Amino acid sequence: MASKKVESVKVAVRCRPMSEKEIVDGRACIVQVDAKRGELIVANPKPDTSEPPRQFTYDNTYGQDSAQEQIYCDTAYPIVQSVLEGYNGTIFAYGQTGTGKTFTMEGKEEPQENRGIIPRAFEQIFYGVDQHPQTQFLIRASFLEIYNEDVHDLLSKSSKNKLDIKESPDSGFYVKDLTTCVVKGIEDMKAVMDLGKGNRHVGETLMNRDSSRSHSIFTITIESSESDNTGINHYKVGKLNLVDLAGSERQSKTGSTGDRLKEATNINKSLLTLGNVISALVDGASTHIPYRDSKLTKLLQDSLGGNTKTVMIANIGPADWNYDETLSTLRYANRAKNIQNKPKINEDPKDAMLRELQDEIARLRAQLGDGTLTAEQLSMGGQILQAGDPQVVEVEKIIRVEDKAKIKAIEDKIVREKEEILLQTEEKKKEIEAQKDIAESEKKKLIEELQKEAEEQQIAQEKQSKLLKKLKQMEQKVISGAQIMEQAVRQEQELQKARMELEMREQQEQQLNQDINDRETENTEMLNNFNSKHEEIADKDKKLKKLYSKFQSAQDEMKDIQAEFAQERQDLIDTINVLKQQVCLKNLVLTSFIPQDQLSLIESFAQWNEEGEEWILPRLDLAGNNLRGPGAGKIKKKSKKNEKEYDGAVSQRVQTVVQSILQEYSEDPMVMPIEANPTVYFMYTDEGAMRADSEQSESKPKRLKSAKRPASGKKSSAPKENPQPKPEEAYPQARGLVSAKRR
Ligand SMILES: Nc1ncnc2c1ncn2[C@@H]1O[C@H](COP(=O)(O)OP(=O)(O)OP(=O)(O)O)[C@@H](O)[C@H]1O
Repeated sequence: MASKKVESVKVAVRCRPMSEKEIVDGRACIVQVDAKRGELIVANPKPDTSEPPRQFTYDNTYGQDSAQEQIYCDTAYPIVQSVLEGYNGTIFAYGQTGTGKTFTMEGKEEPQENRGIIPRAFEQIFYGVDQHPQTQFLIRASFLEIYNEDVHDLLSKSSKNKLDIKESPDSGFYVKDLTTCVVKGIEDMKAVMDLGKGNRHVGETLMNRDSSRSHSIFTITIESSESDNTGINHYKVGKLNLVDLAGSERQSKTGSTGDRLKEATNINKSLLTLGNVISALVDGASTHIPYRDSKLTKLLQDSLGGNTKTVMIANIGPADWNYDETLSTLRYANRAKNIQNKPKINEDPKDAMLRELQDEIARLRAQLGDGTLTAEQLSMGGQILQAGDPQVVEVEKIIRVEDKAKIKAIEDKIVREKEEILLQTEEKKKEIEAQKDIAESEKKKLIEELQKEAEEQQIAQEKQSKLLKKLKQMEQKVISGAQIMEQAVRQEQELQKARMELEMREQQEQQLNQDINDRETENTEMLNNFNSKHEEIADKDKKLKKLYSKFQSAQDEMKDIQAEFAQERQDLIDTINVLKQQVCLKNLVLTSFIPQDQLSLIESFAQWNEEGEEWILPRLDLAGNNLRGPGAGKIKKKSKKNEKEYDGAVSQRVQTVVQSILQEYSEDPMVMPIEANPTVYFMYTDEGAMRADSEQSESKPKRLKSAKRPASGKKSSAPKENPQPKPEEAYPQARGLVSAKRR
């Protein structure tokens, strides 16, 4: 039975050690961790403050000398185990840049004990697979990055491309066209991880990105099937999200423009939305949870308030200079503790890929049988099996194939049969040729028929070989425990150690619980033993003091939250101001270079795309200079002769394309009426706006007197007055821009 118990998001806080620089700079350590009690105390480093230290309690807390193994056993181990059982699980690291999120999630390869959650999860998964030799598994991995509110596929060669997030009624939000790799062992998983990290690095260098400003999500999907007593297969699908979030510190927008501003605003947007989602979830009164406000929260919807087992690891630094950010992270983590999820096992999902694969394998096996197909099957075999090929991206690798000997026998048989067909054909040919009582024309006809028959048989043989190849590929994707024995043996010892550690901790926990119970009993006894008013008063006084200190810390908390809101408000005002400046600049460019009537036309055609959160112009590829082909804007650099030739070619191409498009789309109301100005040509050169109309098209375009150099974004460089448009020009609103009528 699938569990539907409500369970809270588990929150662990980890404080990294002082960095070398912090030690050299003589920074004070302001964080104290009591791992046994899951407590953490932060002192205010401001010299003139009377504020008492802040105390927080979480499911787990880890100090500066905490071990990666310990953190894995406490936080990730139970989640990964659940994913193997068919639950969804999410582990995410949150915190300021440089506090150890990546160290916690990935760790270091050497020394071994510094390996983080991700490599340890790989080991646990394949160890888990090995423990179930009767179960078949299909394990897939995907890796994506959210940067600047754009989703990039880190396993794709074109990781620069942005992917769309779509919504399906069954599985919620998902990334369309995301690469998914089938993995069969730890080495495959590592290869996938390294490929993604490499692509992330390339993106960083090529596109001037900073990985601490992007969120990465590594997802492992584990499908398993087990047959019951009656031979019916039952499927389960567990999904593990391993999330390394962008640095949570406030992004400064001061002085940012263009891409950098967009980046700063979007990073805040994702994390702000994550915070808003958390707040809305824990605030009983909220009916709307703003998942749709950012890509990150769309993809993590199930992990926050959904059917997933979730662990948040908040990372902080110990030094005094991080005080504000540390408090902010701790408050964030405190709120997350109250999120309630309802994890459930995903049983027999409709879209289980493993089922499709197994069906396909069974079908291929039935087709191949013991290697012989009927003549009818042979003649149509290929076509039968083309349909329903599951969409799995394959990882190239060499792996063990089940039924190796059987498949080899079939392969040999196919080769043998091929040779026999050739031999028989030759023999029959000779027989026909030797027959003296048949006319030459008849002999020729018979030989032709014989050859045709032989060719058909060969085609059928080839189809059979293809079937065999396909069967091999299908079987390679499905793994069962026994196949990865070697790797498992290597890791068994280590996992054994981890399990022992876990058992030890469980014992410790039991001991602690026992202690608590004992103390509670003691307390009750003590209470019962109150025999004087004096003691009662003293006790009440103690309780009052306790309550008062709670009241004070609640007040402090309130002050902090108010200060945080004020800061966020100021941030938003800053963003609005910078965006306003950007809008003014864009308006200046638009009114200076796009004629008003064209601008209105474009605006009337523009449509807001909810999914992509951007304006789009339908069929933009059919409009304006796009029709003129590549290089249209580079005319200035060509010689007069080349220009003429180029113009002729372009004009001819434009006419052909325009005509064909007009014909094709004449009935379509969404197509921009490009025929209105098919020869309009806009130019802007290094020297400023250029006139290049029909009268001047033979000569080098000249800069308009009134045209200014382009505005660089600084207020001082914007043109101060409108140049006078020429009366004959169709674009009276455009400044510094004229149409060029070219034929
Ligand atoms: N618990 C730890 N023990 C030892 N070293 C640590 C620990 N945590 C972090 N470090 C070290 O601190 C540095 C910063 O850590 P890391 O890169 O993991 O931070 P981050 O939060 O992921 O930063 P970013 O947001 O920039 O990705 C690294 O050199 C890392 O090795």
